[in-house]
Amino acid sequence: MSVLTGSVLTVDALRIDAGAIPLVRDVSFAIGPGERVGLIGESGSGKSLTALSLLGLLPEGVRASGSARLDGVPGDLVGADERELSKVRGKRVSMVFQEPMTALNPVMRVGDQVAEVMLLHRTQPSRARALAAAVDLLDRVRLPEPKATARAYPHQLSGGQRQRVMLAIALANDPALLICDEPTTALDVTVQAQMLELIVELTAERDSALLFITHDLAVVATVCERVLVMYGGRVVESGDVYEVFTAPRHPYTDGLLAASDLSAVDERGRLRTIPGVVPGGGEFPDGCVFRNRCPRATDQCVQTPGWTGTPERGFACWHPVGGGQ
Ligand SMILES: Nc1ncnc2c1ncn2[C@@H]1O[C@H](COP(=O)(O)OP(=O)(O)OP(=O)(O)O)[C@@H](O)[C@H]1O
Repeated sequence: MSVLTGSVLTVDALRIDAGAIPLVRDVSFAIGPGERVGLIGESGSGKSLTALSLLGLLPEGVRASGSARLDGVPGDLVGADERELSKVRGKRVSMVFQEPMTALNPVMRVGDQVAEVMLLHRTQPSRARALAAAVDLLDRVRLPEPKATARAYPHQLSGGQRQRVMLAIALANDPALLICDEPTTALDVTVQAQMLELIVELTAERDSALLFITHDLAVVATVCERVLVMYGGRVVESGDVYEVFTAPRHPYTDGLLAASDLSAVDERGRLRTIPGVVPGGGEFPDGCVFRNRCPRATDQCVQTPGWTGTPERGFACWHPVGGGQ
């Protein structure tokens, strides 16, 4: 069991079964405040079920046991009743799914949907204040003309815009933990990069921790600090992204890296796995547009705009080398 003191989320010996069929076994991990953790693994390895169990959203006939504690929530999330879970979902923990159309209400204006989650948890005192806060949030997720967009219905927005609305809903109550399950898979590459930037920026602003499920190792390398690798319903490896991706200990992780075509080195002998990582050093990718936008920059960071990290750990640009648009 790995438990960090002061963790936002502590999962211990989680198991998930569909009747007599074991789907997830002995999953234990912890996430610290504001920490960004990637959850990777092949299709069917149990990533989504692990996430859904934290929100009490497992499918019919699928049951979780073990323990999952979330900071600020008195009881255990595993085994909590619907009444308890509905107080937590959308407030202490939120989730962004791959397909926003299935998560948004098609017959409700998007501004009302953002306002609704604040009214539900009484984080805004009135509908008027919640609507004003919703417009601000739509602006923060960089939707054009947020006042007009607030009055739109989901079908009037593009896929990328709908996903921004989902992010606004998920972050409306400043959750301690945001879970993203393949949030950018359905988006084209440019929109995907903008969405990832927003997720990192807005979670960092709120000090929300992030559990990011993806098949895309490059996304993990650019977004996350730590990674958990699932295989056959278990976590087989975990650790610092740079360490796991450069020196995987488990043969499955090794295979995953090889299969992802990310283990190749570039012309400068650097791993493509972590675009732009320069351990202990700093060098700009040409044309990077993220200058001066690092949301996690601290006094310890060498102020190398567009990069996150510390001199000890090196710097990870969220953008592929030379990938400025
Ligand atoms: N309702 C269900 N009943 C029985 N088995 C299920 C159910 N839902 C999922 N499973 C099984 O549980 C396992 C884990 O599923 P899960 O969706 O968590 O995988 P995943 O790692 O998220 O995969 P993907 O990357 O494809 O989304 C799979 O073998 C899946 O077939």
